Amino acid sequence: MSSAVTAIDYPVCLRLQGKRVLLIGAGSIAEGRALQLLEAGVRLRVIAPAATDTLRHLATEGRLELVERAYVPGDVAGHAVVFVATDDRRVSLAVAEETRALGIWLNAADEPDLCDFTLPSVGRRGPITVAVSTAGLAPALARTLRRQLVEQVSRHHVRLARLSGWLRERLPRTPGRSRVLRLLVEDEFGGRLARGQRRDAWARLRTEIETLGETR
Ligand SMILES: C[C@@]1(CC(=O)O)c2cc3[nH]c(cc4nc(cc5[nH]c(cc(n2)[C@H]1CCC(=O)O)[C@@](C)(CC(=O)O)[C@@H]5CCC(=O)O)C(CC(=O)O)=C4CCC(=O)O)c(CCC(=O)O)c3CC(=O)O
Ligand SMILES: NC(=O)C1=CN([C@@H]2O[C@H](COP(=O)(O)OP(=O)(O)OC[C@H]3O[C@@H](n4cnc5c(N)ncnc54)[C@H](O)[C@@H]3O)[C@@H](O)[C@H]2O)C=CC1
Repeated sequence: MSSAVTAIDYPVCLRLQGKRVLLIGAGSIAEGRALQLLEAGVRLRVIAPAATDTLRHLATEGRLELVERAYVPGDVAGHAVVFVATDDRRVSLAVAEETRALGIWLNAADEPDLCDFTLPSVGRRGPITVAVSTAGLAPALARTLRRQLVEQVSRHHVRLARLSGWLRERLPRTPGRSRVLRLLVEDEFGGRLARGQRRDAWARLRTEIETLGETR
């Protein structure tokens, strides 16, 4: 494929909780998609003539709706986003025609050129997400890099993230707020805490917070 592409991909973190999501295909790739989508709290409908045992099981548990037949035009309507992962390229082409007509976003596992968005390799540590994309060039490399990067995220980082979230809900929105929150994750506090200098770290943070006035 010639590289007529000039634009780069724009990364986002979608909040899909409660949204209607359609997944066409129910094989091994679709199963991986479904598990991640359920973790994100979507209302999932899966359409395919044959499904993996896991997907069937999830359907009997009521975690998703399984429609056991081939895709037909009209299936896409009413969904926020659509994923297609079948072993038949023609299905992806037909689904893409429909999503485009309706302005609904599509991920096609077999056809990067049809994708409105692609999926990065994802690793998580608590609230922290590491995602690596290679712009469709090397998904296996994305996975290798993601594994390496997620190793860099320690329990200390997870604690800092949670503490930051807690403070952000409570600190007044004064000009010094950002300074305190930056200090929290930088060496002044975060570094001391990581080195076991708890007392020092907290004293430093408390002094900074006091300069902000009363917290809520
Ligand atoms: C464009 C994209 C569209 C999309 O799916 O969104 C796409 C497309 C395709 N992947 C293919 C193959 C493989 N995909 C993987 C693995 C992953 N693929 C994922 C994403 C993406 N794959 C998007 C771009 C991501 C990016 O930019 O980096 C990951 C990261 C995320 C996920 O899927 O959740 C997940 C790793 C998850 C993890 O474990 O961390 C492996 C490795 C393996 O399986 O061991 C192989 C075999 C090696 C190889 O072929 O390179 C094929 C050919 C299929 C065929 O030949 O039949 C196509 C179609 C094509 O390129 O034409
Ligand atoms: N993006 C990625 O990371 C990767 C993508 N792929 C691609 O993903 C696709 C799916 O792979 P697998 O899950 O391994 O295939 P699979 O053979 O396990 O499953 C195919 C599924 O598609 C369903 N299907 C077939 N025709 C259909 C139709 N007309 N309507 C609805 N559902 C239909 C089947 O019933 C089955 O559930 C392949 O095209 C493969 O090239 C493969 C590896 C990685």
